[in-house]
Amino acid sequence: MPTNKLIRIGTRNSALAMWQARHIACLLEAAGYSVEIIDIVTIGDKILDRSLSKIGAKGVFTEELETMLRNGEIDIAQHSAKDLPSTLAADLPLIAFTKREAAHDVVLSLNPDFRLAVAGAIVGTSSTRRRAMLAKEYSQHTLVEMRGNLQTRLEKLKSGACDAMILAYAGVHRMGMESYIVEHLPIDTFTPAVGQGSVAIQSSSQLDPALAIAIRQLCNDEPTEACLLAERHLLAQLDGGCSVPVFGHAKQHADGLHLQAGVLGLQGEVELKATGIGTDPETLGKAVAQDLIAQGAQTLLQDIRKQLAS
Ligand SMILES: NCc1[nH]cc(CCC(=O)O)c1CC(=O)O
Repeated sequence: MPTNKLIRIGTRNSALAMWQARHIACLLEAAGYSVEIIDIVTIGDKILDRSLSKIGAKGVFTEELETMLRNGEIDIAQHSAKDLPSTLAADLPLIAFTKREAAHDVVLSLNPDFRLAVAGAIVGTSSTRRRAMLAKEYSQHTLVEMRGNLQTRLEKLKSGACDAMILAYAGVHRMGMESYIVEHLPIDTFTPAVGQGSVAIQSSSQLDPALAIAIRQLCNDEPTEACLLAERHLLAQLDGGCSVPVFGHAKQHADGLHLQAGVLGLQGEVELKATGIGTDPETLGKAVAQDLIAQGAQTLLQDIRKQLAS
């Protein structure tokens, strides 16, 4: 039963984040709640001249919102699930994951005939995962850094900074940029980052528990949640994050959750892969992580972190 209480949603202020915050607001307003969106510029949005892996610290997009959640300045925060660190403070739990958008990556170009499989070109990407996958699958390309919000990146593409760039379909779709998509990359070879395509809602420590339950009922998608929990347990077990080339994607099938995951060397020179099927997300995520660890994932990730830091 909606109370008259206003729900304050904290968010980054990029166009994508604002779209996501409005999406959550719509879900809540449809049930009769009043909603206020409070937007902030995070460190991750301010530092655009360095790649995320160099900024280093986990949670460059989430820390300030967490402080606001703790101070009770906002009731909930919305985050791209992909941008969240694998472990969060216990007093600020995730209470919902929205229904996942198609989770795959896409290639954008002004040239409709551009394909990754053809001759070498300049390809823009900012993620270590995408760089490593490109180096492994399509080593003919020259890779350039592409930071900034999706609009900035599209402007860079238009100004000729690269011939093509790789982004998550989810963000491209939400921003209405589909007309620039020239290729949809398969999940099996270009496996997305953990959490890609879903929006997570993090709760203030001061949120009324009854309201938290109501928000969860309105916004959470259970199949998505099971997948995201499996992926996030995998990442936590590997001590990964969005700045290392770890991939993980779960999907609900008739016989249970299927999880495929792996770790790549920065230049795609090594690839560790593992898959698993299960019903309990935590058990599945940890089992697939253990398989990767048995193959040497922790040593590989330690090397990667050293290389990224230097
Ligand atoms: N790190 C930036 C980021 N965080 C979430 C998305 C896309 C939306 C989503 O995955 O839900 C993007 C852009 C991208 O990787 O292309």
